[in-house]
Amino acid sequence: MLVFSDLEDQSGIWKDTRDLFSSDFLYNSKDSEYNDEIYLDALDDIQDRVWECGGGKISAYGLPTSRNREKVTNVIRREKAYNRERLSEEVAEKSPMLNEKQRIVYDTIMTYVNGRDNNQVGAAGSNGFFLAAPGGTGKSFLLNLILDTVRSQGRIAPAVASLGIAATVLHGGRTARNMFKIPIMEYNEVRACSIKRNTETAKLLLMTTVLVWDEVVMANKNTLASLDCTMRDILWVPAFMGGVPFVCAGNLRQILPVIRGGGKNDKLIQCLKSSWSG
Ligand SMILES: Nc1ncnc2c1ncn2[C@@H]1O[C@H](COP(=O)(O)OP(=O)(O)OP(=O)(O)O)[C@@H](O)[C@H]1O
Repeated sequence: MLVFSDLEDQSGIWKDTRDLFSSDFLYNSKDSEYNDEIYLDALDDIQDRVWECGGGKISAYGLPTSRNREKVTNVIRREKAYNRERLSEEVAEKSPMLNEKQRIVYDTIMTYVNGRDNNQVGAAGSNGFFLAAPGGTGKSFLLNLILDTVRSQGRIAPAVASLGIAATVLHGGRTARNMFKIPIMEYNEVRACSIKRNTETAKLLLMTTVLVWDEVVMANKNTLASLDCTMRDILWVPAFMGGVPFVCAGNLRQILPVIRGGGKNDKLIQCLKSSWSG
């Protein structure tokens, strides 16, 4: 809204809503009340997002100046900023709530993730997990518990979803396109993501313990292929997603990818289920 809309009285809006904008940072901090540091964290986050969508300094839009940082979207800082104590409490509270099937999935994935050394391929079994289940059966609940568990151990677990609204349900979720700079591709085209070596995002992928993608069925299969070939390239490992444990979830009975001007066949061809091999 700051970049693309003509908002009036941005500084007034910030004053009225800054607690709402900063609530995640308060939750993840050791403080119990809002303070200037928490507001600065929120302003840094807003600044990162404004830069991501091509805007300038937020002070130019009438918001208070954020910290005087370089123009870097520091994805690693964001992924490491979780309050491990609070996450451990959350895991201790939510873990006993898993039902029998969720427990089997959680244990299988966590055993795989914990059983392999960070950033090394070699644990037995496939590193790809696909939770296919009807809506409302607790897929996101389970993904969030996996994310909280891994992050409470101080390890990195980026979480993405195919659409913005789905990303809001995931803890620390972002859209896959935004996180991995997945290019807009023609029908049946696969191009690598715009992630250069030595960038923050490339370093993040090298540090990743587990990668989570919710509502994956809504994504065109080319976007997953794009991420797959990028991960293989950046990690220099010729295995699926560069060997990084990849957990995705979706419901094949829900919304298939949208193909502009396409018919049912096109949707089925571009769906994850008729995906690539290798
Ligand atoms: N084991 C559980 N204990 C308590 N609540 C749960 C449990 N599993 C899921 N829920 C709750 O059930 C609701 C639906 O779960 P969730 O959103 O994870 O389902 P979903 O399979 O991801 O649905 P959709 O595919 O429609 O996104 C949520 O409110 C979630 O908190």
